[in-house]
Amino acid sequence: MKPSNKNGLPELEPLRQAINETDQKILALVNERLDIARKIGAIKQGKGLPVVDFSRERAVLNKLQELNEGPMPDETLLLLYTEIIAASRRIQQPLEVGYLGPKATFTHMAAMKHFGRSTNFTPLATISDVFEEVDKRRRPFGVVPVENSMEGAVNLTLDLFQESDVRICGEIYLPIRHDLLSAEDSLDQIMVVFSHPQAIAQCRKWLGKNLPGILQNQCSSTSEAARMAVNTPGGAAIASSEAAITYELNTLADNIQDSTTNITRFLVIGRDKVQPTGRDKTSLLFAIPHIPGALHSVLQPISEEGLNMVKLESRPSKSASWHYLFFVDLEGHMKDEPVKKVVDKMRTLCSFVKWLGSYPVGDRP
Ligand SMILES: C=C(O[C@@H]1C=C(C(=O)O)C=C[C@H]1O)C(=O)O
Repeated sequence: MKPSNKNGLPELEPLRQAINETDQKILALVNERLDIARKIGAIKQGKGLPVVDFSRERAVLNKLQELNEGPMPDETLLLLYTEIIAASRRIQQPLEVGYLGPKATFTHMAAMKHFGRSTNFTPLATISDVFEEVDKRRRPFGVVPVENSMEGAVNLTLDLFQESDVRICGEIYLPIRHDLLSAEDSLDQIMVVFSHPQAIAQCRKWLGKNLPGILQNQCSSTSEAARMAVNTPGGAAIASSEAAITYELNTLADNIQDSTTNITRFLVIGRDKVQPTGRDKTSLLFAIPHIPGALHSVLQPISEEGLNMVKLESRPSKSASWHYLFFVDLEGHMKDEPVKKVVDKMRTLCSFVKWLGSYPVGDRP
């Protein structure tokens, strides 16, 4: 008699056997990779070099994407390899990353997307706390939100760069998708909806259609809303899919935001410089003298060098009323000749120029 598996489909047997053998090879290879990473770690430690090298990580991911002929989608490749790289760092030294908490916020999700889950994440109460932890060398990296495609800049993050000496070493784009979570099983049991005011505003149409007239209760974060939903009979929260897992809530509806183009950009802050990857961005902060045409003359070298300016934002200066600071993002790395030239020129024209960092361009959803 032919061997049969639990489904009684004998033709699956050889294929399942082939999968078992493939898995054993994958397992052996991943462990081999970790052993190599451990050796690299020992050399880096001997030379006093940091464990994390974002430029090298990017090169590894780019090479694999280039080699990938499918059927594995690039998105899956990135997810798998982000975890393999996280494990390759962890075997050298556990990595400590602080983020704007609480747990299961979108900043937490962005941090996990970038660093992989095999990283030690600590939720911190405020954006200032994240900057301070990195500034005071209590943690090598932090993750903070910097702008949202619908709401604009996160001013506090921009302002903190005026005072802090942290360096930007990465950017993360995350689509903001809201779910309706509850300890109840169905929508008709819901009597109150909790969430952050911005999340409630972003789901206004869905709420009007599906939960008209229901009490809305504002919370300090979407995670706090999830916590309220756990403890309130008839309560539901608008929160992330991660919050459903963390707070063990049912997802009564997913993707309930009115716009499908709501994306938040986050920054990874640290203290080390990131080497060029070939697709980088440089962030600068500058102040200009109060004379006619000053901003124009500062920006002119950017176009003269053929550089792409991908962002320009102004903020009031903390030290003088009615004076402004400008944040500019350019395509390219500080080590690229055109960027260096532009910055040198800016230094002659501005009252102050601060290099906030050069880092790999993040993958846009
Ligand atoms: C293994 C290394 O350490 C870390 C892990 C990497 C990886 O898993 O490929 C790459 C760079 C470092 O962040 C290395 O420096 O090569």
